[in-house]
This record gives sequence, structure tokens and C-alpha cells, in this order.
Amino acid sequence: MGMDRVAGGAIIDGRMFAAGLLDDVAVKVARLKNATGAVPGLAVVLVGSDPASAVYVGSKHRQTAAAGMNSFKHELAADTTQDDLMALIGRLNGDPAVHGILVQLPLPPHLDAGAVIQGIDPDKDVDGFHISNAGRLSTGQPALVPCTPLGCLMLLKHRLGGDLSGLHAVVVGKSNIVGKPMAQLLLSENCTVTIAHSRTRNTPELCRTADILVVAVGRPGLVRGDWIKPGAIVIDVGINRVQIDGRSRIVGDVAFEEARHVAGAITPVPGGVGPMTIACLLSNTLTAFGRQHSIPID
Ligand SMILES: Nc1nc2c(c(=O)[nH]1)N[C@@H](CN(C=O)c1ccc(C(=O)N[C@@H](CCC(=O)O)C(=O)O)cc1)CN2
Repeated sequence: MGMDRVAGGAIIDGRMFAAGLLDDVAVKVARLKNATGAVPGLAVVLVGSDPASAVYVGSKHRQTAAAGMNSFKHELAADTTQDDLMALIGRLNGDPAVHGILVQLPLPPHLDAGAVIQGIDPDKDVDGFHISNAGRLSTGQPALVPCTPLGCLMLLKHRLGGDLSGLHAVVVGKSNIVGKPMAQLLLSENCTVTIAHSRTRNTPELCRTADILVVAVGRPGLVRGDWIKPGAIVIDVGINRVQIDGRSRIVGDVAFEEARHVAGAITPVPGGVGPMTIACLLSNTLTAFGRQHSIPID
């Protein structure tokens, strides 16, 4: 599932893989409803009118409903105060119909995103950004795992038949949202993990030693074809809006046309990691519901 061969490496079809995961979630939700009458609920909070965020939130809302779950969309004005946002989070924490809470990022600059994230009940933190979930992940305890790295790991495990053990993984980028949890997940799969970032001195050389290369820096086309070890699996997390020939396009952090001839497999942008983010969010919501009610989901 989810892999097309082209001259050079394989293109990993994230859209197809995500569709399969969403089907799987929908089947489990239907089974749960039949058995218990209960319906998992996801609350998504959007502050302001950033166009890309509005699209992502709309998509989350639609896909949550399509999977048979309750979706609660909260759209707040751009000048919402920290106190009002925290009060909403408090209400959602206490609402028994809400099993997952997500605050769409980025928030307007006057708001303290860190305080908002730490205000979410860790058991409802389906983004996996709360410090408790970060700590649980890094100590090997059951955690809600950030959606984008979780989606990357699923694509990698599928490509590699489930076994990543002993492979050298290089993660370019050290954000709390992608780079660090990605590194933790790869470590938990027994990879040897290197994290490269803007101060790393020999990033191209390091990348050339990677069996698995995950790039999440937000710099269009940073990773060139000659940074890639022949046959490596390349996961491009970048979603960068650029103007090409006067038209707005989305490109990744990897120079795709160069890289695909060297890599053994590569995710495209769009159509690679992005769709997995929302599919994993719904999967996390189901996981959160199961843990809150001590109901096995699988
Ligand atoms: N609270 C969060 N905020 C943000 C997250 C997140 O995981 N939690 N991630 C990103 C945005 N994001 C989801 O919220 C997201 C980004 C991209 C895609 C996606 O499917 N991309 C498509 C292209 C879509 C387009 O044309 O714009 C693709 O790559 O194929 C889904 C979700 C930041 N904020």
C-alpha cells in the first residue's frame, strides 16, 4: 500500500497511506459505537484567520466527522486574550464529550503558545505537545505522540517491513513538534540517531551517512541530491509556499527532482507527510478515548 515505483527511487504515497489509516479509524469508531454507544470527540481551536491554518482546521473538522467522531470547532477572533483562550481550554478539559483537544498553531503573536499547550489536559493532548507526553515518549512510556513524526514513522515502518533496528537515522531540524519527537521515535525503534540543526557544521556529510533521512527545517530545497546516500529513505516534512513562474506552489525541504534519483524511496510534497498529520490526529483521538475509558481499541 502507498508506494509507486519511478525511475530512481520509489515515491511514498502519503495520501494513499493516510486514506487507509482513516478507513481503519472509521471502522474502529463504528465498532466502538456498536459495542458501547460511545462516540469519541475532538475539539479543534482556531484563533484568528491565518489562511493555511483555516484550511487545516476545516480539513480536520471534516475528516473527524467523516470518521464518525464528534467534531467541535471553536473559531476565536484574532484579538482573543490569553485569559479567554485559557478559559476555553479549561472548559474543554472538563467536558466529558471531548476526548481530544488541539489548538491550531501558529497562534497570533500576542498569545503564549507554550502556556496554552501546557494548559491542556495531557490525556486529551492529541497533538502530543504537552511536557508530560514529551516526557513519556522520551522515557518509553505510553504517550500521545505528535502527529507529524508519528505519520513519518508509520511510512518508514511500512517501507522497511517494520524493522528499523540498527539503521542510521539523521533528523535535520530540532523543533519540539517534529525534530525532537521524531528522533525519540527512531531511537525507540533502535535506530542510531543523529540530529542536525542550523549550527551543525557538517550537515551534508552527516546526511550522506544516513540510511533514513528526515528533514524538517522549513527551508525550501535545502537538501540536495548529493546530500543523499544512494538507496536511503528520505522523508520530507517541509511544507513551504513559494512562487514559481508567478504561481504559488508548495515545495518541501528536499530538492525532490535531484533527490528522487538517488534515494531508495522518498516522500513528495505535497502528498507525502502532510496528509498523514491529520490521519494520525484522528488515530490519536481514538487512542485518547480508549485510554480515558480503559477500553482497548484494537
Ligand atoms: N496544533 C498543530 N498545529 C500545526 C500542526 C500540528 O500538527 N498541530 N501542523 C502544521 C499544520 N498541519 C496541521 O495542523 C498540516 C499541514 C499540512 C497538511 C497537509 O496535508 N498538507 C498537504 C498540502 C496542503 C496544502 O495544499 O496546503 C500535503 O502536504 O500534501 C496537513 C496538516 C502546523 N500547525
